[in-house]
Order: sequence, then structure tokens, then C-alpha cells
Amino acid sequence: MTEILSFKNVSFSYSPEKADVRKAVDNVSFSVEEGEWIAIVGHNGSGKSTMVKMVCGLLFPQEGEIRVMGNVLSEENLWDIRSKIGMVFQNPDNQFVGATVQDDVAFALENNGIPYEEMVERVTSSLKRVKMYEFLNHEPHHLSGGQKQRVAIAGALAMHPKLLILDEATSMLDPQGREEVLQTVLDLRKEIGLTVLSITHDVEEALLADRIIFMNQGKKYAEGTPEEIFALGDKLIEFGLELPFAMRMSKLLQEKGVPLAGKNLTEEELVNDLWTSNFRK
Ligand SMILES: Nc1ncnc2c1ncn2[C@@H]1O[C@H](COP(=O)(O)OP(=O)(O)OP(=O)(O)O)[C@@H](O)[C@H]1O
Repeated sequence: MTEILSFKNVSFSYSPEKADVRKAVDNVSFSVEEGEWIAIVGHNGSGKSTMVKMVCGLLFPQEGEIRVMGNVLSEENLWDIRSKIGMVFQNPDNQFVGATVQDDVAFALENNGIPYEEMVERVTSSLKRVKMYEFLNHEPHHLSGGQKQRVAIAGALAMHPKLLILDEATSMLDPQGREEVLQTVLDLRKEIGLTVLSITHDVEEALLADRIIFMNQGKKYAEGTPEEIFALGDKLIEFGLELPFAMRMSKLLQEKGVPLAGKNLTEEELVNDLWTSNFRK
């Protein structure tokens, strides 16, 4: 397994001179292996954005070290490392720089001096990967939120990133847009083994990840598979997170006396459980 990103005992405080101000990120360690999808979840102020800013070198840890593809992130290698990371942010309207979809995807390639023929090839293949090729000449403001985010993903893909960071990338989308973007990420993982780090409040999105890092007040409270993390149940609620819809529904049904065997993280599991526990003899 190749390690793409690691945090080792990383701490950051916005007021390092004040011992009484809580650290935004406090002694956090984790790693992301090639091909994994890791979701960082946590309530407001738990340190998620500060962690992303450190991965991109916008902030540097005061303690500990961050490695990207084996290299300790520093002022010297910052630009090289940034070129290997694709980012998609929260607001689909703040990310467009091109007048058309293809101009937008080509923007970073042009800035990086990629030869014209290669640029055309990368724009074409990236837009095909996110199923937005037919919108090549469309103006961005005519697209839906989900389509805009898929173009933003294409822009990131065109740079052949080692890591794609989704920073609350679905939080401003309607359910259909959210679904489109998440399906795109799932497809990309299957097709090209893309490594993904997503920062999210959305527990249903976190369920799709291989592993979840659960942050609380700057500290890593827990890390594990979605099953392990959501088994924490009331602890998640206490720290300001919801449980997935299927789990909440299972709990309510059990309280009403409907027999169910499991906790049921997904709707599919719930439907199967309802069927086997109640109807199949
Ligand atoms: N520029 C800043 N100056 C001072 N303190 C800050 C700054 N940015 C964040 N903080 C503080 O650092 C802590 C972690 O904030 P951070 O934004 O990283 O959390 P978050 O989990 O991303 O929250 P949200 O989901 O609201 O974006 C919070 O206590 C926050 O108030």
C-alpha cells in the first residue's frame, strides 16, 4: 500500500501565545492510503477546515508533521505538493474561472504550460469521466449545482491529482445534485482508483467512505469503518452529529415494537432486515 497523506501528532492553534485558547487541531494522527476514501466528520468548530488548510499548506502545524506522498510538507515543496492535490469546495458558484465548461477545465492546465494537444486530450477525458462532455461549450451559469461540482471535479482530474479533497462539496446542493456528485466520486474510485478525502457534516456521505475520522473540539475522537463509527450511537448525537436515516428509522421502529435484527446503516440493509425479521419464515 502506498501512503498518500499522513498526519503525525499534528497540532495547530490560531493563538499559540495564549495557553488558555483551545487548539483548533490537537495532536491528530491518521493516514490515507492510495485508493482509499476517508471522510472527516465533526460538528462546527471541530477542526476540519483547519486540517484541510494544513494539507494545502495554507497553514503549517506548530507541532507534528504532515506528509504528502512521503514528503514532509514544507514551504520549499509546497507548490509541488499542491499540484498533486485536487480540491472541490463548498460553493459551486465560486469555483468557475472559465467562460465555458471546457475553458474552465483547461484553466489550470494552461497555467501549468501543458501542450495544446495534451490539454485537449485531458479536458476531453476528464469531462467524459464526470459525464459532462456534452456540456463542453456551455456557460457555467446555465448548469445546475451538481453539474457545476462535476465540472469542478473534472478540472481537478485534468491535473492528474494523487488526492482529491472534497471540502463540504455537496452541502449546498439539492438532493439530486448531491446524488450526482457522490455517484461521480464512487465511479471514479471504481474506474481509476482515485484517493479521496472528504470533509463533511453529512452522515449519509460519510457512510460511503472506507474509513471515518470523527473529530470533536480539535481532537480525533474516533476513527474506524462506518459500521464502527456509527456504532458509537448516542456519543455521535452528544457531539452534534446525526445518525444515518436508516439507523434512526430502525431505532424508531424497534421502539414501536417492530422486530429488527440489526442497526441498519443503509436503507438497503433496513429493507432486508424488515423483510427477514418480519415476513420470511
Ligand atoms: N481564522 C481563525 N482565527 C481564529 N480562530 C479560528 C479561525 N478559524 C477557525 N478558528 C477556530 O478554530 C477551531 C476549529 O475551527 P475549524 O474551522 O477548523 O472547524 P470546522 O470543523 O471546519 O468547523 P465548520 O464545520 O464550522 O467549518 C474553532 O474553535 C474555530 O473557532
